[in-house]
Amino acid sequence: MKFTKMQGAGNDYVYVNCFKEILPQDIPNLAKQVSDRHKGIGSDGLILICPSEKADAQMRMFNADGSESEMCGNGIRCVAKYVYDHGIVQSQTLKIETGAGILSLDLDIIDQRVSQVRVNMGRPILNSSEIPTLLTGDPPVNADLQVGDQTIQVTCVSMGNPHCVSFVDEITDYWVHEIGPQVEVHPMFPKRINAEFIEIISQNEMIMRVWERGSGETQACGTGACASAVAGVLTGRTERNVLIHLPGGDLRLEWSESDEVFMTGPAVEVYEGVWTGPQ
Ligand SMILES: N[C@H](CCC[C@H](N)C(=O)O)C(=O)O
Repeated sequence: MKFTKMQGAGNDYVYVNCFKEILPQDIPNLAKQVSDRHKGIGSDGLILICPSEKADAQMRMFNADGSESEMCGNGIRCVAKYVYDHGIVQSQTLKIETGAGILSLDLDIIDQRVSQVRVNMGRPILNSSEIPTLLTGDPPVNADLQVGDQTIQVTCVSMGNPHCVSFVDEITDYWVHEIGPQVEVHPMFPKRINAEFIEIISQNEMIMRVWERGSGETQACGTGACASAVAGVLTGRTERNVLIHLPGGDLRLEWSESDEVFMTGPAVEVYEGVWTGPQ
């Protein structure tokens, strides 16, 4: 099976062109195998680029643990880059079908290759039952969450996939590696959840690290950045336009007055290869 390794702000996935490749039946197991950074290709997960009857292409995204997610922000930018650079679609504006609906993207082209992508990520989902969370509030804003012997304050938002945002004075490994895994599987989140930790620099700038549902700490999380931008506004900490610094790079976010979230960031092709199966 041919694949392409791509990354957006360091959030790296194995991409398979399902316009051409035939996949094995058990895709969750394939995602686990290819994601293994010692016995596989090594990635945060697997992303399938498929034909669509409703859009230019369809994206299906699987985390490193094999679980399928509704949406992937860094992933959709790379899908757009792939379909343009590989001649599947020649337009600089694309529509991609996802588990969060059909999203529109604008491509920046340099030397006939996509460099940056601006995604209309759609409206944030703020109804607690749709996030989903058992915490009160539509959405929960600065809500108390009991994590072990700690009570932390969280703001929950969905971008089609669920996010739990905590604003902290300093983002340490304690937050990301101790608190993050407990938040991911907390009973207040029936579908598990991605856990973002934010340090505010100004009303227009944040630092973020993330413990992702199904993949652990990643270098960046596009939907998490969107959720954090929304949470910043909901908690009165930031304005609607923010620059977010993640370990793997920067993303520009805007939650517009028309209630749509726009994310701009990089998309990079690293290499192509052939997967011959688990060794
Ligand atoms: N782990 C996420 C999916 C990947 C999201 C992230 N990598 C992004 O760029 O949005 C979830 O299970 O909801």
